[in-house]
Amino acid sequence: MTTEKPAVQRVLLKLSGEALMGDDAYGINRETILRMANEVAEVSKLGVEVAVVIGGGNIFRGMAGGAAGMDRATADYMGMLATVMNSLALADTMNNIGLTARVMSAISIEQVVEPYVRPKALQYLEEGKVVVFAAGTGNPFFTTDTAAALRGAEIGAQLVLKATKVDGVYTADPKKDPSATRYDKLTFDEAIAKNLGIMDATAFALCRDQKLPIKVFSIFKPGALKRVVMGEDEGTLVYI
Ligand SMILES: Nc1ncnc2c1ncn2[C@@H]1O[C@H](COP(=O)(O)OP(=O)(O)OP(=O)(O)O)[C@@H](O)[C@H]1O
Ligand SMILES: O=c1ccn([C@@H]2O[C@H](COP(=O)(O)O)[C@@H](O)[C@H]2O)c(=O)[nH]1
Repeated sequence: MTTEKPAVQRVLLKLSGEALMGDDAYGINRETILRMANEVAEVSKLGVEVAVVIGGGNIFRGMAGGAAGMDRATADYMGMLATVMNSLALADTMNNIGLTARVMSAISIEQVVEPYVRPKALQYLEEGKVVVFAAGTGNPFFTTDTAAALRGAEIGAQLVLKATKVDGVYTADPKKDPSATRYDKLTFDEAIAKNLGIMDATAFALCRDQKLPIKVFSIFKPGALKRVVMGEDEGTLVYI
């Protein structure tokens, strides 16, 4: 019999869209998405209620479309649709491995997925289903990090978990500055004042105002998600 007891009861997990590519040039790598689904299953089986927001960087990023001469809002809607595709793929993979996952979209595409309705999302979570929030906030000029902060606050999550390509928050982008060092923890005010690019300032500010802490950790490290929900030392905590 296991005596393991999670440190949190309900979490909002933000999964990197870009990481979904695995070693491929773009799109969804089968092995990678299966590994992500299995990690979620592991914590769901511990009784933790899990809601997920997945990015769209493996398919489309609005900034890039904007930079290439597209109307920014149009490019952002394309980015939101990319997150719908990733959400459908993730939920399908989860359902295949025995979880029950539901996708809810912030933009209306009812033939494809049900719309986001907060009480329904809460009901699913209470029933032990994994809820995947698709299409970000439903508004251009935002990101899925902000969607994670927003939905996390709405569902009363105790923690936002940002599973990303680096193992925490650094003094500078570690992919560009090899001398950057990792924080064990830092406050929202520090993260915003130092303009640390791991998340956008809107997401940080929303979490700060709602007193919703964020854990940043590596999506590539096996077992890291479970370690975080068990309250073990992993990644970086951003707190008020
Ligand atoms: N101070 C910093 N500490 C850590 N990473 C940073 C920092 N500044 C910038 N980064 C970069 O931010 C990236 C993660 O943020 P980003 O939102 O782009 O990715 P993601 O959330 O993993 O992807 P997606 O948007 O596709 O979901 C890291 O891969 C890292 O290179
Ligand atoms: O609320 C939102 C969320 C996302 N977008 C657009 O989608 C892409 C992909 O999301 P990432 O967070 O970068 O993975 C993003 O670049 C935006 O173009 C949005 O407009 N609104």
